[in-house]
Amino acid sequence: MAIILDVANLTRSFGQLKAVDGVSFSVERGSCFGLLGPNGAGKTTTIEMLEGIVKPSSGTILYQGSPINDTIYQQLGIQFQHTAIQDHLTVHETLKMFAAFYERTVPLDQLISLCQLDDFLKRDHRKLSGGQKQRLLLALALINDPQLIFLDEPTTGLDPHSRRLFWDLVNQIKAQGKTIILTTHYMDEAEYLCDEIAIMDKGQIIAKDTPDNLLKQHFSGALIKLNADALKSLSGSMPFDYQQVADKVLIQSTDIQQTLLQLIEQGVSLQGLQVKSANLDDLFLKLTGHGLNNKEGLEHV
Ligand SMILES: Nc1ncnc2c1ncn2[C@@H]1O[C@H](COP(=O)(O)OP(=O)(O)OP(=O)(O)O)[C@@H](O)[C@H]1O
Repeated sequence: MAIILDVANLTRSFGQLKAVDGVSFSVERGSCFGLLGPNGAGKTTTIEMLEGIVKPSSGTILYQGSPINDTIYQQLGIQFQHTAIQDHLTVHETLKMFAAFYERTVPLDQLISLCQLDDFLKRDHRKLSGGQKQRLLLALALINDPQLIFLDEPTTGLDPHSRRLFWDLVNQIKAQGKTIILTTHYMDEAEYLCDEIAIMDKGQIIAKDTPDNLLKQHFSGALIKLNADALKSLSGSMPFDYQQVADKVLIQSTDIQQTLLQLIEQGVSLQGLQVKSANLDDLFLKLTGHGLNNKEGLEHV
């Protein structure tokens, strides 16, 4: 498949801080590429460099084989924050105003239908629900018929139904052959939508592959989760490797029955025990020692 975006050794410093520190990746046309990481990992700074909004300190960004320039925004789809829309405008007025910024636009009727905006075209955009607002912002990002679309945490704060609706829309856009770069804090969203993901931490990419391959590379068998308190009743040392993150203990097991028997033999309480398949949340904990929201800290490995 053709590469639409090629990023090499991208770096951006703010004073002493290297917000983005030597990031390289390429994105295939027609795919959804996810950039994941905790607050402050450098995702927004990376995206803003790709959008031509922030200048890199060093590194190269090639869009369709050519370096990006100041007019790149004409070709990109950028989902802005709601605050970027002028007050008092209706949904329809907002669409018309944004259409005027571009040389080439998609017929508005098509966008209105795709993003399901028909029922509230005359409503002040500030009176929309969270899901409706995000669909309007998506329509604005698509208005110039871009091949590459940036969605920065598009479903944060939405209810489960609105998130699902938004995911369906993203898949419809992908089915048109468009490429999407998505940042999200939701691992289920990344697993559902992304063909490839890059996990960022402290300005660097620490893992990059398809969600399936990443899970296969880092986990074998099932994941057993125990309350850390359970270790208090341990007689002797744990008979296998484990990771303790905040109040949880994570054990990988290829033989669940055997592992549980060993835990019982060691006097470990199985109260609150969970057996599950590893997901991207678990991967993130394993790689960084902290959760995506930074609330969980690694205590012991
Ligand atoms: N204009 C700026 N001036 C100084 N520091 C900045 C600036 N922009 C970002 N930073 C710093 O760079 C680091 C990376 O920030 P960035 O917003 O890219 O992270 P992020 O992964 O997008 O986080 P979040 O998930 O919270 O949006 C942070 O420490 C941030 O405080």
